[in-house]
Amino acid sequence: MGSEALVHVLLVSFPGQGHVNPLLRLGKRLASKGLLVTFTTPESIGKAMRKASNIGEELSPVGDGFIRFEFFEDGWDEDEVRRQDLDQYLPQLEKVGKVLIPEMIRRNGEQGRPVSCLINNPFIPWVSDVAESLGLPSAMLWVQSCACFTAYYHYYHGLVPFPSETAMEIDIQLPRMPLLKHDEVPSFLYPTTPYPFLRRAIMGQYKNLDKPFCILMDTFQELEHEIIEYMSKISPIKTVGPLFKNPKAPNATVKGDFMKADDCVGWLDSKPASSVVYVSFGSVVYLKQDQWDEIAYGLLNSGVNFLWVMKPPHKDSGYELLTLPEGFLDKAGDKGKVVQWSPQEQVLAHPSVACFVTHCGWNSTMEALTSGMPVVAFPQWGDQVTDAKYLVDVFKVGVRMCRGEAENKLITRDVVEQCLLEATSGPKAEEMKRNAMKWRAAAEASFAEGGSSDQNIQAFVDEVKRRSLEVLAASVKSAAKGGADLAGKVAANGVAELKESKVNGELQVVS
Ligand SMILES: O=c1cc(-c2ccc(O)cc2)oc2cc(O[C@@H]3O[C@H](CO)[C@@H](O)[C@H](O)[C@H]3O)cc(O)c12
Ligand SMILES: O=c1ccn([C@@H]2O[C@H](COP(=O)(O)OP(=O)(O)O)[C@@H](O)[C@H]2O)c(=O)[nH]1
Repeated sequence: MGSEALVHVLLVSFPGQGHVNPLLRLGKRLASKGLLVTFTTPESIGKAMRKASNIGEELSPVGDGFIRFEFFEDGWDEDEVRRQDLDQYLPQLEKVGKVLIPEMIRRNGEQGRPVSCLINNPFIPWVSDVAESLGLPSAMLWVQSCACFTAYYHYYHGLVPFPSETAMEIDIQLPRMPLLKHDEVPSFLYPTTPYPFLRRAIMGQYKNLDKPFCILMDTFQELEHEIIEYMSKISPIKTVGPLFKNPKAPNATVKGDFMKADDCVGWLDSKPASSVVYVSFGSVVYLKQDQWDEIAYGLLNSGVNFLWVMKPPHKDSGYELLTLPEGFLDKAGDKGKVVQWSPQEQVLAHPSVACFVTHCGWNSTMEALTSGMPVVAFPQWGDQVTDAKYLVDVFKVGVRMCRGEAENKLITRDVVEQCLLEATSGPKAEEMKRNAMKWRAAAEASFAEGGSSDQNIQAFVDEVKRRSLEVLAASVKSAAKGGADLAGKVAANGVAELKESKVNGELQVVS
């Protein structure tokens, strides 16, 4: 079957690594079930993705379908520093995207690929407005836990008291969730957050929450059973995680890394089983120099093997380049390896790795659970502090090393060493590993054919296909009426496409 006859969905991503990864993984899942998927994000990131990853101009086959990329200009010069300031960048993306995404949709229609559905991730909620204005269905991929989704929901609607200027240190009880201490709710909700623009971005998504017909989530039934059941009654959520495995197309090479991963698998191969601690704080968290030094000495003093990701800061971020203590690499010798960016999925799946010191971003959390990997939780802000609570107290796969950036506490080398030892040897380490392996099995069952997430993806694909017929039927009607609006133009091209498909006998549509 050619790609022309497939139902086409357009994925629009916020240009952050922790957002591109899950949306692209979703794209591969949808493609593997027979859809044509176009992935788009601003060209500033497109450029980095093309350079670092296996992305070309052409269509890539994935399972029964295809994935392709188109990027859009955000209207700013290549070296514009304001991209690092989301307070300015998010409105700019909205202004430009509201013009360029409809143009992209129209162009695709003209080229015989009418778009049937738009899918976005958080921070760019205006994508659902674009869909609505063109008469297209839309969905949103939530890229954090269902617990965090619930916390933001209750905050947005004022359903329970949250920490406030006058009562900062209150505990928060949300339905079907463990009691959260004040510093365990997503930290963007603290009145004192240094990132109020991220709170505004997320609240913007909640303001638009009635527009997507479906909210997809990178989590799975068995992991967050009760809260998923509760929120399903309120919002049209469908769990489709863990997205990072694709059973139908395990060898699909399309990846969305912004930086080329350094080679470290050969080094891991040379180490004994369960002997290496993997340390990474994701793509945006940047620690202070004194904290970095304490971690360095903690690693050395504990005597463990370690693989440590030390990514360079963005040149316009305002962060000073971190350095390692003098003589650190010599002292570590062959016990340690420091890289700028790792192939994290492969690292977490490697038998030499014993545990993962993580900032608890949701992608890292899902990847660890799905790989059966115990963690040492080092959350900083946002959903990370809530994820850390779940990893340690609910999923029981982690040791807590800190409570978050808001505590403003230096974690000393002794504490680092003690946590590393606790997570790598002794009864606690064994128990965490057993629990992690249970989550791995549950995750695998959920994405295997017929599992909860697989069923939800299939139901979503079926629904998109069903709605695509409605979109075409509606557009045939409005084209017949001579409607010259944008949706009409898209539709008119859809009709041409439709006839072709009919000839092929691959799509049957009533007009
Ligand atoms: O590209 C990003 C840029 C920024 C940012 C930009 C400028 C600032 O002064 C502060 C933050 O925040 C981000 C936060 C993000 O949240 C990350 O998003 C994941 C999925 O929501 C979570 O699970 C992680 O915990 C969380 O770090 C992701 C980004 O790409 C970005
Ligand atoms: O050295 C690294 C560090 C991170 N990642 C990937 O980058 C994403 C980070 O997302 P997460 O939600 O964990 O954190 P964020 O970067 O958004 O804070 C995850 O998919 C990781 O697998 C990676 O491939 N190599």
